[in-house]
Amino acid sequence: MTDSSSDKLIEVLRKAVSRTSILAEGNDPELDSVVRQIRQATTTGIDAKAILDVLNNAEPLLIKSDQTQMNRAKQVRHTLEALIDLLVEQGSNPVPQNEKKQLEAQIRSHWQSPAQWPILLTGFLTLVEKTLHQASYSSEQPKNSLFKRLFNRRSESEDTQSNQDIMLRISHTLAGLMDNLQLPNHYDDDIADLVKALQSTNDIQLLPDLMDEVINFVMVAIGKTQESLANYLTQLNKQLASINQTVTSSYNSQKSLSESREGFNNKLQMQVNDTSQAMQGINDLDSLKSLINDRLSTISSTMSEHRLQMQEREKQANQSITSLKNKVVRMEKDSTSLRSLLQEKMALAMTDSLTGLPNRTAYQDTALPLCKVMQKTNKNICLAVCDIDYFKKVNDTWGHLAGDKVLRLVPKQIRSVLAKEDLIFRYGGEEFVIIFPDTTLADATTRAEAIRATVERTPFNMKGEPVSISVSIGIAELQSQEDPESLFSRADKNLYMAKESGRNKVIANK
Ligand SMILES: Nc1nc2c(ncn2[C@@H]2O[C@H](COP(=O)(O)OP(=O)(O)OP(=O)(O)O)[C@@H](O)[C@H]2O)c(=O)[nH]1
Repeated sequence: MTDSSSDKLIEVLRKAVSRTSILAEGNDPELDSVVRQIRQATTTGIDAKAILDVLNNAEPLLIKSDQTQMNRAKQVRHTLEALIDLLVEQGSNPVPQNEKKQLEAQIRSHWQSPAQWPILLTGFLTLVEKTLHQASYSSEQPKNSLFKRLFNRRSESEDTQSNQDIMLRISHTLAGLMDNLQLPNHYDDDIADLVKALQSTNDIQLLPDLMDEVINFVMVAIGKTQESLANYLTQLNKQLASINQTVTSSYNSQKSLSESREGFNNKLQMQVNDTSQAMQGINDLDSLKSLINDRLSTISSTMSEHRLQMQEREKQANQSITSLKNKVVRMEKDSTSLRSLLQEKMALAMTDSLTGLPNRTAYQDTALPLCKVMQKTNKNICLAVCDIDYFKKVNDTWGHLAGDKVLRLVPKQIRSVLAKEDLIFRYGGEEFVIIFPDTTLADATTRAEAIRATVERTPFNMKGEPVSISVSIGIAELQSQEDPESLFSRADKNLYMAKESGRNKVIANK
């Protein structure tokens, strides 16, 4: 391997590894340490074939792991939402509204984060507990485990038929979640047992233990995602170790080449010395002629033997340089596709999958810099929070799919009246945030009023029937020195007032 090819290869590999490590870092401390080891390994040397193989293997693994995680996250979110709906439907105990809204907001914010799933499930259990024991709930109760509290404060009279019904439906919903967790095969029997237990019980006393089991399995499922990434990185690390070996052996073969050149020089020198010594004992011309012929042919055969050896080595070196060049080209391509995969992943993380709109993360990334620029350049900027009215009723009456359809159509209506500089985000659930850059409060209010009127006029078709949908909107204008959180909170308060004053309203103030 020549120095320049080696340098180039090391450079490309460094890039590829550092890009790959962006995907892996921050997932878990163990992975971070593997990534650090990989970086150390790349400082000493590389074998292109090995790294190419491992990068090729990595790509489908990363894509698959991403898709699996997204599907699982959606399933967890739908399960949690269905569980809350079931709790509301049981009717005999009112669900505490504040806690319910808080949990729904947590679900909307964290459903894509596996580490939060157990917390969300536990949050649901807390809601069940508060719903079923609202009357007897007291902060003086000993702070036993959540499940114990749920257990112990249950009185006979509470063991109502409706509790049993709701338990039955909760069990079925949880069983659906378990079916979709995609755990390793050796968990099959345990999962089957748990699903069976869930489906065959209508005893609310068993909910805490069963829920505990479900949370454990959710944790295992999260671990599995990390595990596949960790496997990939461990493999990459092994390959890099073997790469070091290859470079060392390439160095050794170079060393043997220079040793053989030195051997050739010595041999030649010895033959010349021999010849000159032999010549000293000769005094007739014919003997001298024959000695010289003899020695010349020995020297010439040594030289051609050496030339052949050198040609063979040169051929091998050329072949290995060509193959190395090809590998470098392929690795460059590979690292480009890895980079675009990373860009796709980042775009995906910023996009709401249902509506295709930028999501809450994108909003958070955009709001602060945009507000700062507007404040610096003394321009107005307004923010509107827009919420679909009685959206739960749409879901309840027409089903979640119809609800999803409304969620896709409403932003299209909103877009149709916005200026092209205006930005719209799906903030969560049925809530959208609109930013009006370089716009006065009066103009933003006019546009918001146009949004309200357009949505109100649009007949949404549900299973052949036209259904009216409306939105409520709260607007606020950014003050000098104000931060985006405070702007949002003022707009949100106006939204609350719009809802309180009957919905299908726009409320704006300074
Ligand atoms: N179909 C569907 N429903 C969703 C989605 N995200 C949130 N929801 C539902 O949206 C509903 C929001 O209900 P609420 O917060 O009670 O609000 P609302 O019924 O619109 O009532 P107001 O806002 O007070 O007018 C809940 O039932 C959620 O389950 C989604 O992505 N798809």
